Amino acid sequence: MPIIRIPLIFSRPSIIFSSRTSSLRISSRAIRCLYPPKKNITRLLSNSSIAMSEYKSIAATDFKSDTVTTPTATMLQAMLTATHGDDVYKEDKTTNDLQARVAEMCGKPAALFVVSGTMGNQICLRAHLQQPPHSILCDYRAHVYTHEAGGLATLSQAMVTPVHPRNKLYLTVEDVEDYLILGNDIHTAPTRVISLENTLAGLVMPIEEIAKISALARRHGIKMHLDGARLWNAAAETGVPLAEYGKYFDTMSLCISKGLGAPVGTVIVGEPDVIQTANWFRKQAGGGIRQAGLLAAAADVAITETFPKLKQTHEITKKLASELEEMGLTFQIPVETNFIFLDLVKAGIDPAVLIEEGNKLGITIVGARIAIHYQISTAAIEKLKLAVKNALEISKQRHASGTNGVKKPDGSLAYGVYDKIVTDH
Ligand SMILES: Cc1ncc(COP(=O)(O)O)c(C=O)c1O
Ligand SMILES: C[C@@H](O)[C@H](N)C(=O)O
Repeated sequence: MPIIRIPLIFSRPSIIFSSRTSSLRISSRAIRCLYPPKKNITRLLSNSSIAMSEYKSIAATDFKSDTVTTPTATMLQAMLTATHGDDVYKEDKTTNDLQARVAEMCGKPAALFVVSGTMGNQICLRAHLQQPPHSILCDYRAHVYTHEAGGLATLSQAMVTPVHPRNKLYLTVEDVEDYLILGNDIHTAPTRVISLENTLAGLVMPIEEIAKISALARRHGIKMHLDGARLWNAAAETGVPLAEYGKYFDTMSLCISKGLGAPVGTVIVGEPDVIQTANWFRKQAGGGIRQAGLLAAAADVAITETFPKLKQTHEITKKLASELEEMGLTFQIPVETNFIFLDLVKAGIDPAVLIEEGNKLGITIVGARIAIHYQISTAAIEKLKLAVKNALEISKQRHASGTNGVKKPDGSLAYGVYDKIVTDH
């Protein structure tokens, strides 16, 4: 297996990367020319090596979210050879190349690399809006509405129309049509953007429904935005290309820092004018990035390396779900990609017990939502099943003695914040 030797400043190799042992050695000589020789830094880094395997183990046992995935050795290696242009002036080749790649994948003419999915969504939505009063229609569980710190109210001064899908899974064109605010009645805040999310809580939104909603929006001159934090998962699961989804949206925001495993980053895509406006709001929010190439390089590797692995992640998730079903568990919503939402109420499991049983086994569970990602180890999955088994046992014993969980006035069991609403977050 090759050992990559990178001369940093001198002709002698200063940074040595071994893909055989997945380790990175930075010679103290190289460090000394980069950092003032401080006793603790030199000692610490004199023979520094980042043992990627230990570092990777952090994510291997963490079912909290797919946002916990950690950079791989190849991502770190790519960062070492990224260009160092100033992205505020659009001078960074690595960043520009990543943007062009994702724009082309999505069938859009322009793209912008941003530091988070929240920023991607909020600046896209703001860029579509002009003068209030205006509103955004979305699913009541949408991340842009439930988990982006009220950005629609502050950045966009927008009202939100949160819609409950009749099928309890995804919005249909009938759901949307019933709640669109049209016309210029001075009592209202007309709908200016329909914001969809795919996947949402791991559920895939059928492209046929997206097409109908898009046609409805276009008939009324309403913009379409997609929170595509996990559009990669939807594409991997359905085989529908990203560019096919792109036909139905004015903007899309795709996270590379979730299931794909990049350390940082989201790419938004759309027409040049709206991306330019979004770039303006990115700068206004302090999101202009100087040497973005370091992050873009890792993101580029993540797309190449991990996008092809997502389907396997979904198969692992569905296998786990069927094994949990055999144990008597049921789910709040179907398991379609990389999330399992346990119905703890039906199982009579107090989430605090499940979390505790996970901790005892050295895995991180945060409640009813179980997130699977490509860095989860098979050992951790076995431990998860054991934690659920133990929690079931304990909860049955507690039920028998009438001490299980905190009862609500209606006698049902109280649950933690992670179980209150079914969300993708
Ligand atoms: C569907 C969805 N959209 C957007 C985001 C926001 O991404 P970030 O956490 O990078 O701001 C998340 C969560 O990470 C998410 O689950
Ligand atoms: C916490 C939330 O913002 C994130 N989307 C998650 O899935 O974990």
